[in-house]
Amino acid sequence: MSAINASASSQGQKRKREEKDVNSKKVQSDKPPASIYKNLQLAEKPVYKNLQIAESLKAQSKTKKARIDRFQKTENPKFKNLQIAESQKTAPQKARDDAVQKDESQKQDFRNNRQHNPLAAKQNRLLQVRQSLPIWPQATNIRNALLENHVLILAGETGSGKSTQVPQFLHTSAWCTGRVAVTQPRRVAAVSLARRVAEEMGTPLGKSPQSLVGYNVRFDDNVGKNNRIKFLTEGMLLQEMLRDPALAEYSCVVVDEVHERSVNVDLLLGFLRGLVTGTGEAAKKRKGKPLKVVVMSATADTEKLKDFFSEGFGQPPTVDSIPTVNDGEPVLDKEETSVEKSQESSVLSSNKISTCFVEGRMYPVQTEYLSEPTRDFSEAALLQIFQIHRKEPMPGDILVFLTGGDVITNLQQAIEDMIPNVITKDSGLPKLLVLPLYAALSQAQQQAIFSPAPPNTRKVILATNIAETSITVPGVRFVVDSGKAKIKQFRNRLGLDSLLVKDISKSSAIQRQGRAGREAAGKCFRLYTKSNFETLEKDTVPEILRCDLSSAVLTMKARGVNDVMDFPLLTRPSREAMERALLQLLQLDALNPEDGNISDLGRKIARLPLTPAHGRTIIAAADPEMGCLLPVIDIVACFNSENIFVEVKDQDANDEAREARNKLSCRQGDHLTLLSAVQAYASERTDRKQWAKQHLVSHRSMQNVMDVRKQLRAQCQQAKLLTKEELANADDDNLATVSESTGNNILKCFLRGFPTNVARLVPDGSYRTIHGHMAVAIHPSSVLYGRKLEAILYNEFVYTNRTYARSVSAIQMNWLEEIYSGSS
Ligand SMILES: Nc1ncnc2c1ncn2[C@@H]1O[C@H](COP(=O)(O)OP(=O)(O)OP(=O)(O)O)[C@@H](O)[C@H]1O
Repeated sequence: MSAINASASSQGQKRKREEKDVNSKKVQSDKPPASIYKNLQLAEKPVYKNLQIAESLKAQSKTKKARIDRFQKTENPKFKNLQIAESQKTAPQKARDDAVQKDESQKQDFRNNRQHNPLAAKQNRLLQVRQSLPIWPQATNIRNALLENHVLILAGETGSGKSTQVPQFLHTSAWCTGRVAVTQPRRVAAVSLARRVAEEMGTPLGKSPQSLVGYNVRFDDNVGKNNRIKFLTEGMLLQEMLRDPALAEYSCVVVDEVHERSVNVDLLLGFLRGLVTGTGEAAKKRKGKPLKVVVMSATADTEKLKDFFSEGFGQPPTVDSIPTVNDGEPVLDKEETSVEKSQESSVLSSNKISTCFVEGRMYPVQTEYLSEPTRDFSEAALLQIFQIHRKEPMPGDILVFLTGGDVITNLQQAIEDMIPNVITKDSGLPKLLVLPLYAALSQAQQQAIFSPAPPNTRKVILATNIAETSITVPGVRFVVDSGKAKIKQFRNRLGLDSLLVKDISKSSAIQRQGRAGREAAGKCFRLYTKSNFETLEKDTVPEILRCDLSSAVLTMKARGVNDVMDFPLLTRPSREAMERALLQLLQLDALNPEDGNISDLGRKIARLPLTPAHGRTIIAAADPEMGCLLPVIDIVACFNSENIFVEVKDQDANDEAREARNKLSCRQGDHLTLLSAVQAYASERTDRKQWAKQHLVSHRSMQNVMDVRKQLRAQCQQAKLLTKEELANADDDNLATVSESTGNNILKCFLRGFPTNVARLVPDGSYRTIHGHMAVAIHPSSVLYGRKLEAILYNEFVYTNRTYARSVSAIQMNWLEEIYSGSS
């Protein structure tokens, strides 16, 4: 109830704001269309405002001249009278008439432009939505906060407008001569926000010269040279720091959804603290050009963040808070320039940190709980979806939060099986369209959720927590929250990360609820009881405390941090965990054993968008002695996508599956089986979809694998691991057979990347890991299931009723000696 009341009061505030905004809307809508500013990026920022004015005047005088020319051509008698009248006017009268005419022609220009330029028309429509967002009246405060300070910590309710508006408020500030980077924890959010902000700014998205907004996510770089705002994942910004540790192309970095506390966000905050406080070598490379940092979230621990940055400035916290209520409009660019210019020097000398809280969300969300706990959240979700479909009006799409790809696929099947029984002709119910959303899907598949449903159809999106933050899925009014998520957890004894299904935190539950109520009032159905909710942890444990740190340590080392124990981190992992990561990197030859600094090989690994283990595998395969880079890329692409083999439960289909699978399977194990499937699919020229169906392979996953493969090949070429000629000769028709020796080399390369992922057969007929001596069985999905082999190499562990090794291949123990004797 209290959430609803809070929202209702914010509705009142919203109405007041709307009334207040009427005038500003007029001002804004009469501005020249965005197309006029297309060369904006070429000009220096302070010139921007003059440029706008100059451009609009130029446009007006051109129109006026064209009109007079037209009159002259048609010898319109009115024109002659006009000429006479013009010459007889007094100077002030003439100036007034000129002004009226200018205004008229400007309005006409704008109307014409709007008709011919759908981007400008949409921009104009969206302006009204923007002006009604709770954050809109805070624009001036937010801008001013960063005039004086280096850091702004901004908290605001979900849907208040942080992600879409803050970058737009900032990029026109006088200090903002470079770009604004906005980081997101996930690709799907980075891409969809970039698209939305481009629409709001009335420009195309990405590489077009007119585009002001782009994005850069793993395996997809869509950034144009004139972009002012760039959305990117935290991982991609860290990658950019390899090339440019000073982040010289940016004037501002907005770190969004900081509460998620991924390892990458923690590392990023550490590096950004160094840059804003001017400590370290990288900061000097900015040559005095200021960098502003905005840290945003709906649910972050702002006190902790403040202390973290204050400590970086080497002084006790000096915090200026921005009041939550503000009666100012966003300052116009022209006015702002002069204010900013006069204060620029104090900006550079000030070390203060500002905080801002934006109150109010767009629409209320009513939350409902189960009266009793459920044992099976998938079953409960199924019932809830159909209940919403029967009872709740259209339009109203449903977003369901589940744990992973497997659960989503099963629930999708269950819904589709139930549809013919529930949605009959007599029922009069609309159709249902089920769409999955999880990390391993390709970008195109992920973005499909944003397309509107066909007429008389309700969309049901089955998602993991990748839809939890930042995104607005148009049409969604109902959220169903299972209360569970797969969470990465490091297993000490195994020395490996694994994904475990766990309860979410309160903070996650609030984020999930926040996906409803973005375009209209919404409802959130929590598939747990109210008292369950009360027992949830406040926040999710930061990833840095629960995962393998080898990637993180390599990230630091590659960016010049030699003493990783001393690196500023919001939460410090245990010394033991750091040491374990250092040891692992030493085993991969990523560090020099003499001084622990990064080695040349380590630098190469760090440039690849992969884990150190997969990176090391790729480097080993590029060694001419091994000569198997292309096939290794294919297998790594599979490990970086969802399972390519369709899981079939039905017994008959299992036989069929086995038969089809047998055609592809290799006796050495799953790595080479994946390879043969990828290569057979790639060499299929007639109908890949049909081929996939016949072989019980997922066409969707394979498309994704092809995508990742292409990107990895390009990246290897960039890293000079692969020549242009080798790539040109990589004809899929010639790849179909892999000799035994090439097969062995491929497995040796994986062994180089995963030297501890090995188990050997012991006398009692079971397998024991060489690291930790743990009992492990080959997973039933493996082509080696039930086989007794000297030793096995595996890609990962899964836990069900026992510990299984998944993606397994047969190896010889003497290969390990070969590897440790220093080859490849
Ligand atoms: N793709 C979109 N389609 C329709 N409306 C959108 C879209 N993106 C944003 N909006 C509108 O803009 C509002 C603000 O979105 P924004 O992502 O900026 O909020 P936020 O404060 O960052 O939210 P969160 O903390 O949940 O990420 C949304 O509530 C919605 O009304």
